[in-house]
Amino acid sequence: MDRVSVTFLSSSSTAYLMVSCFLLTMLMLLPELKQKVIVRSEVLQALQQLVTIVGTAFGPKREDGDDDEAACLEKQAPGPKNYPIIGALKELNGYEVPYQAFSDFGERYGPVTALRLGSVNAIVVNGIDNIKEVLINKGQHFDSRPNFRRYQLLFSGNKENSLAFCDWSEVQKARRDMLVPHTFPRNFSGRFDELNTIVVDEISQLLGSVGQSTTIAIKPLVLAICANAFSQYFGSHRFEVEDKRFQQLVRNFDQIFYEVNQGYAADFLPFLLPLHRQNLRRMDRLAEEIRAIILETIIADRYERWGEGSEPRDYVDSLIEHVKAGRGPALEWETALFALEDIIGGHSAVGNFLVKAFGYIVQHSEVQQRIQAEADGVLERHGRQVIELTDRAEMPFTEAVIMEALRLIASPIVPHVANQDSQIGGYTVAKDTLIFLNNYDLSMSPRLWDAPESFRPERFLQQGRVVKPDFFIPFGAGRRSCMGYRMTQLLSFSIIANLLRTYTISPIAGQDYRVPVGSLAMPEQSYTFSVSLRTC
Ligand code: HEM
Repeated sequence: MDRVSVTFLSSSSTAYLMVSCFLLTMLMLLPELKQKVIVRSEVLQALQQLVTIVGTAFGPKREDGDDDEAACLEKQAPGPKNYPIIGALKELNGYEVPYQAFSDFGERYGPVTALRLGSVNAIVVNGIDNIKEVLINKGQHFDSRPNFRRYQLLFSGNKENSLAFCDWSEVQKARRDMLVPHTFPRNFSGRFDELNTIVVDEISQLLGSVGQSTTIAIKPLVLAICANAFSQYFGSHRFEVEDKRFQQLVRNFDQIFYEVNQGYAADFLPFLLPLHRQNLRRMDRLAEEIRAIILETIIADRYERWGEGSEPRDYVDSLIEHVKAGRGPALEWETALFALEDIIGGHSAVGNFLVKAFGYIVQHSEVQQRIQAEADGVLERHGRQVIELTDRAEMPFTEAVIMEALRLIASPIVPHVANQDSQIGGYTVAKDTLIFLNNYDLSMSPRLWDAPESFRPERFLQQGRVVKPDFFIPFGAGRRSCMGYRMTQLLSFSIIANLLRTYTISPIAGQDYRVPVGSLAMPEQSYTFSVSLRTC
């Protein structure tokens, strides 16, 4: 028997503590447990891991007097009490959105709060100045991402395959640089015009299949528009909407998007991971199916056919060219394919966001009327039938609606991780500490916004222009900032404006249109609207 197990068995009070903690953890996690089928051998594994964790927590301490002395000189951030095994996880209990707990920490302990979540040391950062210190001023100290086992499993056993969950590296820098011309097309550039044509055509085709007065499920409609727009723009491939492979691609991406947007206690209590194994296997299968469809349709024989001196015409070409020309830093074709999947999968983010935005719009008929009036004005002035991306500047209210929906949804910034010892707000932060940046507070604090719970797009308007306060950062900031925010703004604008210039959407009696907050993801079954063709 090893030392850890002996320590565990020889101490009855430790055993008692362990059992209590285990029960407490299980109670906290009832909602998670309810959905899972527990396989006996997996429970055994979980218990073994628990024994190891308890042994580590109660085993003899390291001889580190020198380190302790140094630690006394450092300024440690205050925080809630940490219990064995669960740490301060129970502090997150009872909130609709965990980030609301982080705002309460700010009130109780100050803007920088230290706590342990299960086995993970974490810091919660409140306030725009401290958040900017992490994202911008000391961006290079905090550019890693969490090393949750779940992320490893979701990306073929290696989170470095993922654009959003990898740590910072030269490869990540190259992947970001390669994306910029594609995901941030400049106004009036060739790519901008191309995106405009693709989106407008896609909307027209899909709206053409909607009747004059009917009901529509909004999620499949907007996901299909976004998926085909992304596939054409990044990969020059349009799917027939009836194509079973297309439908599977959209469904699989959406399910994975939902999964990566969930937070699980198992991320902090790895011994619970076996409870998720079945689901993770399912995700793995969905990802494999996505890869097969993309290889068969978007890629086909493009990799083999690529010749030296060819001019890249889309993002797929840029990736192939980088790999084949052996540009530094070296990128394996396999890694490039993951980047492509991540970017094509970005359509799920836009689609899910739009479902929520339409959820707000359908509840506020006056907002819908103002968007329609703005669209009608533009079409009349330009003598056109469709809204173009260049019309954004003339439709500030519609832009403000998008901002207000982003604010209210308050989706979190992907957590960062300290890659070295550093400080935030004058407090010591050890290497490998997980950093939560509370942008929920920045979006929802009554100190920053009047009536923050209300949907009021005009709060983003000043003298007919869209004005965004500096502390409003729904897409993060700095070297790990969102690579898709311009695509989100452009597609959301085009889809909202063109759909509402054609149709009026209304709620169906008895349906629940409350919009879930704190995450971008919507469940598969979401809103159904009544739609009627506009006559003017
Ligand atoms: C409403 C839609 C979206 C929201 C609210 C959103 C928000 C965010 C946020 C908060 C981050 C983390 C920023 C940070 O850590 O500082 C992020 C990262 C990222 N987003 Fe988005 N995003 C959206 C749509 C998209 C789309 C459409 C794409 C792809 C075209 C995309 C691609 C990425 C990537 C690749 C990263 C990781 C960047 C990195 O870690 O280096 N996002 N996003």
